Amino acid sequence: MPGCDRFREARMSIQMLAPAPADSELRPVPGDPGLPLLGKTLQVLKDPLGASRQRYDQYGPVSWANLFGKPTVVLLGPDAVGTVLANRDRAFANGPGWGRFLDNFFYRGIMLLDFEEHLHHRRIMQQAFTHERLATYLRDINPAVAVGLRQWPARGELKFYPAVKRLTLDLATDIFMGEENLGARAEHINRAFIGCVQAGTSLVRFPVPGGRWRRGLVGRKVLEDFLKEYLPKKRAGDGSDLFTALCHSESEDGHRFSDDDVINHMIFLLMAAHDTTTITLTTMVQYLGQYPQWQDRCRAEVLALESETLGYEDLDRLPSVDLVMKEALRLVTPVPALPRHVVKDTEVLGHFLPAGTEASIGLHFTQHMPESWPEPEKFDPGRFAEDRREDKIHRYAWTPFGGGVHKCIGLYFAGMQVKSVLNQLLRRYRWHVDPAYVAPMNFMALPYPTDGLPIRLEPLG
Ligand code: HEM
Repeated sequence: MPGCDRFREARMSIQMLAPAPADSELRPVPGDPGLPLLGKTLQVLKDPLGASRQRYDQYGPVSWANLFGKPTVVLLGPDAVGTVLANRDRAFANGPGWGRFLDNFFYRGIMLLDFEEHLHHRRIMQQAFTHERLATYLRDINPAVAVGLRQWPARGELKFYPAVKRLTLDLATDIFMGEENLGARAEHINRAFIGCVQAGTSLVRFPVPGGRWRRGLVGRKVLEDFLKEYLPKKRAGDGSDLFTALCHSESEDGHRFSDDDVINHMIFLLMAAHDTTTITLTTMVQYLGQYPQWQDRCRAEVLALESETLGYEDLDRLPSVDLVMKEALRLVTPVPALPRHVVKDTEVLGHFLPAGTEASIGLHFTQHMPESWPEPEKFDPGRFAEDRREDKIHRYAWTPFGGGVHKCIGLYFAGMQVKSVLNQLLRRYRWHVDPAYVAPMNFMALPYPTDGLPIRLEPLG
């Protein structure tokens, strides 16, 4: 029977990552390395959900494969995800985990710091994300969104993804840099920044002329020089931008960022904020275009607000937009997996993970498991409504912003930006997406639709 043969073959190819200590009751991590050199990397990049499903069915929540050139333990499902994110025995480190992909370009960004040092920086950075600060950012975001949307056509076809990517990039430079009139330099800075982001997931990881890696290194230098030039002015000023906020942030115990810290954090924050928000808006707009009843619900909410300009207090008055955002973050998880490095022997769900191993926390798969989510591929924002709360099945079933000490510091900022854009889009347009459309997603870096998400705009009012 061919099915049985396949099963036998699969069992024969199982290898254990490392023997568990003899005096423990732990089990080794099962898995298989995959192809020589490439391991399972291409399979995972091509079809992350399918590859994870196969892995989970074959090995369960904790297994290993060669990924991006190293043996990597893959953690799937809310229990495994929760154990690593909570990191109770401090065995999982971010710096060497993310560092493999980002260190050359996002050196000493807060997400790449660990333990005491991370906590120290986080306490200072938190002061740039207080309610007062967020409210001032929102005041600047609204007019910047209006300026961006004025460049969009009044009606007809639009590729939404590149258009909103441009918009969020301009927003980032405005809100992060402040009122500086960068003129032609803005384009140069944006290109440098895009170079850094794309280099992080380059498969060729050395500076070939004209290659992505090299563009990333050049981009990093351009950004550093640019920020250094503005730093004295930002230290001395009292602007409402994030750059100024980082210059002045002070933890409760009186610590501030050094000049190098401010620059490293600025470059990292630009990256952390940009593509994540872009893909969230893209997913929301796709489904709102395919489900007009949800688009109408969201529009009715924004039209019921007192003012056309979204105020900070309005953020809690858009419950349908919240539901749609949660469902979009579930369906297309902007950061599908989080890398970690095991810094000391530890265990996850009874499996032994030796120090020195790489780990990958599967957020995207966990948010698509039929074991937790009824009809997981269906767009159904109501699953997050109070009377259903499907996410409550497990604390770590829905974790698009991560969890534990590294949980996204910008989650409210992201919500604000998403709502500011949607508030204005819903007032200006009705848009349509073919109900049968399935986005052709690329997962090489952060996920995005390769066709740019074509939508049809119809003016309102
Ligand atoms: C929908 C949008 C966003 C998503 C889905 C998202 C997702 C995430 C995730 C999953 C992490 C955890 C990484 C880890 O544990 O390894 C994270 C961390 C982080 N995010 Fe976000 N993010 C978003 C928007 C933003 C924005 C707008 C900002 C800043 C304005 C931001 C700043 C950060 C920072 C600084 C960290 C690192 C925190 C730390 O290590 O202490 N993010 N984000």
